Order: sequence, then structure tokens, then C-alpha cells
Amino acid sequence: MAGSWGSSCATERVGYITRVQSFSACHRLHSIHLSNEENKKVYGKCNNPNGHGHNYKVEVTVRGKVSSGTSDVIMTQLDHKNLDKDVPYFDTVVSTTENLAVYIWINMVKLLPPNLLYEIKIHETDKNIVVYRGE
Ligand SMILES: Nc1nc2c(c(=O)[nH]1)N=C([C@H](O)[C@H](O)COP(=O)(O)OP(=O)(O)OP(=O)(O)O)CN2
Ligand SMILES: [Zn+2]
Repeated sequence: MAGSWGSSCATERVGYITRVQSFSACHRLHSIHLSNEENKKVYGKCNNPNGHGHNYKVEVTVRGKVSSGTSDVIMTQLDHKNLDKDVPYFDTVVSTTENLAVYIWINMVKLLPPNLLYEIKIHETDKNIVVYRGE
């Protein structure tokens, strides 16, 4: 049910609520479909063999009340993990921020009523921000 924002008239106003969750994780940008040389060329320093870390900030926007269970998708699965080694989804998918947004969307949408989840926005760094709306 869409959130009603103090609507006194017959029609309900649709509002959006965003909850913010931060987590820390490490990763390495490396595609199984590229050679080591091609990976180094494409991903540069982000392909360094021992990886690097981020303090990710995730903004989850829904069209209504947020149930507490949804933050487990982020914190339990991702916080203080190595995305490439601890999260099976990234065994064959490069752990870019856009793929991380899809991962969070796929796992969060299962926990919510239909059409409630509106947007996942992830700040990987101050300059690297991704928005995904399930398209
Ligand atoms: N398509 C994508 N390309 C890259 C992503 C991504 O998520 N999607 N991510 C990275 C690395 O994870 C990298 O750590 C991103 O940040 P980085 O380049 O280190 O830092 P900034 O962009 O904030 O700052 P610069 O000073 O411009 O490096 C790379 N590619
Ligand atoms: Zn990175």
C-alpha cells in the first residue's frame, strides 16, 4: 500500500520513504570472461590481485512502510565481506557498483510486497554513485 501523507481528501497521495544503510566490503574488479592482461587494461588499479575496500552507502527507497527485515539483505550478506569470495552471486559477475545494486534489488524485492521497492542508490565513493530501479 502506498504511503499516505496526511491526505484528508478521498485520493491518497503517494509518498516515498528512503532508508540509508552503510556497509564496508572489499572487492576486485576482474571478469572471468577476460584474460589477465585484458582485465588489467580494463580495470587498472581496481584489478590489483589483493583487491581494495569501500565504505558503501546504500539508499533504499520504497513507496510505503519499510519492514525491518530488508536491511539484513545488506548487512548480513555484505558487511565486512569480500564481495568476490563471500557472495556466490559475484562468482561469475564483476562486483561493480551497478551489479551490486542489481544484487541488492533482486534479494530485497523478494522480501517486499509487489511494487513497493522503488529504487536502490549506492555510493561506492564520493564520485561513483549508481541508481537502479529494477528495469
Ligand atoms: N562501471 C564501473 N566501473 C568502475 C567501478 C564500478 O563500480 N562500475 N568501480 C571501480 C572501482 O571500484 C573503484 O574503486 C572506484 O573508485 P575509484 O576510481 O578508486 O575512485 P573514485 O572514482 O572515487 O576516484 P578517482 O580519484 O577518480 O579514482 C572502478 N570502475
Ligand atoms: Zn572498488
